[in-house]
Amino acid sequence: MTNPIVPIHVLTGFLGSGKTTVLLALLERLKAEGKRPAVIINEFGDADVDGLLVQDDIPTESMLGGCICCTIRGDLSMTILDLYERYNPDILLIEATGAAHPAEIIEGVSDASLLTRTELRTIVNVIDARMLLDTYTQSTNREARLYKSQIQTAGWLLLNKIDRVPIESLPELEKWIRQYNEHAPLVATIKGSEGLGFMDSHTQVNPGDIVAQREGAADLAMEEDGEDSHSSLTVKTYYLDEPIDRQSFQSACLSLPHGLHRMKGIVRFAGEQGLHLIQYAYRELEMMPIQPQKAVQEVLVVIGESDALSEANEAMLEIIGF
Ligand SMILES: Nc1nc2c(ncn2[C@@H]2O[C@H](COP(=O)(O)OP(=O)(O)OP(=O)(O)O)[C@@H](O)[C@H]2O)c(=O)[nH]1
Repeated sequence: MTNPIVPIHVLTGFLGSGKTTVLLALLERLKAEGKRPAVIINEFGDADVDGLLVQDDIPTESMLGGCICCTIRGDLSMTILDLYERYNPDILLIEATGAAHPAEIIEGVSDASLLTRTELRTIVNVIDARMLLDTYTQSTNREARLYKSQIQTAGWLLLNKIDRVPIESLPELEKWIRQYNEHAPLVATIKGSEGLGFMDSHTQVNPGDIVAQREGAADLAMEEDGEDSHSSLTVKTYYLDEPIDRQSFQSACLSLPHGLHRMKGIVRFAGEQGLHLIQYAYRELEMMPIQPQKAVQEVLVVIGESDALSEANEAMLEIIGF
């Protein structure tokens, strides 16, 4: 008997927009339905922070240190095949990095070696409503070009973090999004609590559309300065040997440069028990106690424009005690 074709759903969205949060909500739902999902998480940095949040009984592959849309694209189809053969999942969820161009990922997912085994069902784009509200008028900046191309390629749009914007701004945001994607269902949500209905979709992504989308996305990504919209993003990883001071960390986070888009990691605070998960996304800091089931390296990963990372480096070194 041949195995049924495994549907693939890809989560895209700018750095910190809420992809992992939506992924975890999806996994809860799938678990409740008795499904056997497998997960691929692609991290721009070389520390596996998101992978730690996925429950141990879910087969998860973390692809670190590059973007599956470019530097490690060739590895994607092999990783999918490996998960397919080892775990026989009935659904596969892929979380792209926040800097990924979805059209390039589609190519990896549609590799000939996967044709009889998997089927790309949905590209879901998670949009940070707060960030969009603050930046949608600056349509020429690089980040805006990247998230326009992500919106354009999506088959399902989640306008996330609506708790962070005034309710009356939603129609204006939706109107802006509709300029780039008229047809995909658009659902406003908080922490991915709504709008997971794409899981029930039975429509396969049409490879013919991909080419057109890819050209459109490339135009947006390369327009004006001729530079790829994520070529300026840099990642830096700080490995921590000692606990850090909570107060100085919090106050340093308040004055991080604007171009530092994302920080995440696992730290131990001086004088306190246990570990904390650090999430800094679009100027909002979250620190959550965690109890990982395996040994973890204490680490802080920062992602942003290279000049912002250089600017923040001194503050970061001070925090970690160098
Ligand atoms: N206020 C608010 N915060 C949210 C919401 N969804 C996610 N967050 C927070 O936003 C931060 C980033 O969320 P993630 O789910 O890790 O974002 P991501 O897109 O996976 O991040 P990267 O993989 O680094 O690009 C975390 O602190 C989340 O708790 C939301 O709807 N409202």
